Amino acid sequence: MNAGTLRGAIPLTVLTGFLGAGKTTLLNRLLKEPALQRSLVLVNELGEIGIDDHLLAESVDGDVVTLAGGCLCCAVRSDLVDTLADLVMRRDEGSIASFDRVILETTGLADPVPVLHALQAHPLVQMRYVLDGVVTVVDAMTGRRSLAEHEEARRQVAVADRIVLTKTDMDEHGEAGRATRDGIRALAPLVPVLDMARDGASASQLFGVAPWGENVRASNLGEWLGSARSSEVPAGHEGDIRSAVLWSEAQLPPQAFGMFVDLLRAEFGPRILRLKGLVCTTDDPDRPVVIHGVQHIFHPPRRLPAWPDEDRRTRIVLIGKDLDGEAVIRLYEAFADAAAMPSVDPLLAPHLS
Ligand SMILES: Nc1nc2c(ncn2[C@@H]2O[C@H](COP(=O)(O)OP(=O)(O)OP(=O)(O)O)[C@@H](O)[C@H]2O)c(=O)[nH]1
Repeated sequence: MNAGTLRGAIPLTVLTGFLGAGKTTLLNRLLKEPALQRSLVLVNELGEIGIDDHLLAESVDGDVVTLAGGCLCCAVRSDLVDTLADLVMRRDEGSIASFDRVILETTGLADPVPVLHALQAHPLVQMRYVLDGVVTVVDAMTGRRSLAEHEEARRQVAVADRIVLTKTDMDEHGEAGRATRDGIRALAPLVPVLDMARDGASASQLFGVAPWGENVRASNLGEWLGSARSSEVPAGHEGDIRSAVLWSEAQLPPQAFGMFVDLLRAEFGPRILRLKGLVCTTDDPDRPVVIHGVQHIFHPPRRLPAWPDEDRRTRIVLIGKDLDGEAVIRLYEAFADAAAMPSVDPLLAPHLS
């Protein structure tokens, strides 16, 4: 979403998770919290009737809008962005109650990637909403199996900013939960995993995590990117979805950084489910540049006020389908190496590797 138009943008959280994982249960708990009193919930139900104005007006009064007629990731995608655009216009006019946050609950079979894509592609939606994050609910008891068997489940975990593990109260010996955590780690190595029974999964743990808000806190950034600070985080895979983490001490000149991002999009874009990173550039090493991409659509790079912690290395988390993370890491290193050679123009870097 456009970083230049964030003032007053409404945070939007995508709540996803496989069939029966516990999305609605979590949502109902969250909506009791005072912090979420002015939230608007969009629910995508399979097989319901489509939205009409009457339904929309009625539903908005109850703060829940049902998006219907198909799965959000395919049939309802245009309904979603049109609805979001319409809602914000009505909010501005005062014809519906004001809301200061949107929570979008997907169906269990939704692939969240096209949803994120659609949110970034619509001009008004891009201007008035800001993706606060993807919260993915995973059933501790059945999660391992769902991840092994269902691409949608893998993609839901792969793009998450926060994962909530449910039903650990049913996991007597902890074995199912451990196996599910292993599956999650392989896909989303840095993403915080909250155990609903133990950690609570409150609004403050799940919302306000994106680094593009107006009053971004340094601690948010670390959380957004992932809790682990070690460079020992292993790359992993589950099925054909792979994760890789790049850590580098090398700083990129701004020009080389721009070219790195362009090449990344062009070469690897279709295979990137999600990419998040902080990059150290030579012109302002104290203020990292945040990059965020869903497939080939990248959020305009934004310079942050500070690093989230004392570690100033570039770090990029990459999750993709059939994505060669090592190749991306080599690409970054090629730019960094070329930039470090005083006689070589960074523009030539791609031709050197
Ligand atoms: N024991 C236990 N049951 C849970 C927990 N979370 C959810 N459930 C139960 O799991 C079932 C499914 O929960 P929902 O919240 O409807 O799951 P959902 O992800 O919204 O389901 P769909 O919309 O059908 O995909 C319900 O019977 C819940 O009561 C949990 O942490 N522990």
